[in-house]
Amino acid sequence: MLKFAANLSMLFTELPFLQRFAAAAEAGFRAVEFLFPYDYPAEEIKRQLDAHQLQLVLFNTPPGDTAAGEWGVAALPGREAEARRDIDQALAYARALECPSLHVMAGVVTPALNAEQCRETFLANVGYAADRAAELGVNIMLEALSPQVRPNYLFSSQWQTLALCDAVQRPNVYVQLDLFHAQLVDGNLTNLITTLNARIGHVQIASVPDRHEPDRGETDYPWLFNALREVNYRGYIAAEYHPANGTLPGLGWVKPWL
Ligand SMILES: O=C(O)[C@@H](O)C(=O)CO
Ligand SMILES: [Mg+2]
Repeated sequence: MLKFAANLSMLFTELPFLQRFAAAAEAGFRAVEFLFPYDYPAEEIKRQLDAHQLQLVLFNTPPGDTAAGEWGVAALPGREAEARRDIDQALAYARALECPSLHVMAGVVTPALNAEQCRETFLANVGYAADRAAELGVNIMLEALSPQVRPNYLFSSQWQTLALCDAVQRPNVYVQLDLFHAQLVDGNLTNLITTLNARIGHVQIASVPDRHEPDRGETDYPWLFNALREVNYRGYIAAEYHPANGTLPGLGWVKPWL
């Protein structure tokens, strides 16, 4: 049975963040994810999860200075101490929120940076994260981001994600397969699912190219859900899209799965 989660950074944004948990549960979701919890004490988020019997399944390490165009610091040479403080902080939240997976964000490689050095820095920081996370039973996710959404992010292809997972040599580091980015960059999604298979730790979905509900656009999600079922995928599939006309009217696609 496939399991679905609502991304509360993109869905239910009609409501303030802490009210989105109730709305997701009311809509039938039993699991949620979001980008960042850091504006709120962990206890406040935990209260929402418990009150609405929701499982938190994923969130991200802090993004760095977003106003300056940063999107993660784990791949930025010279920022190792900050990256590791961020990882420690994220893992403290993961523990408090009983969240099984943490996405370690790499960062944008500006022209002033050396890409190979960024990759090495990322691998070292992911190794650090994986070792700390293993003590808590948490898995680390690495996510390729398409240049259309995040230009010059350290990696954009699922094959680069797989190579990074291989290179870090830790059993608790997985591919976070966002099928929206994957279609934009790699295509051939059925092959990606069957080849990556056991290396897939988390899946996210949205229509392509508009990043709306996964019931439109160029990707056939019922087909891909079936492909995930056939490889015995046991993780979550998170709805990470911008609703085209409000969250609730667009949830028809997920109703049969909740
Ligand atoms: O696809 C995305 O944008 C997100 O999953 C994310 O974590 C960071 O950009
Ligand atoms: Mg994503």
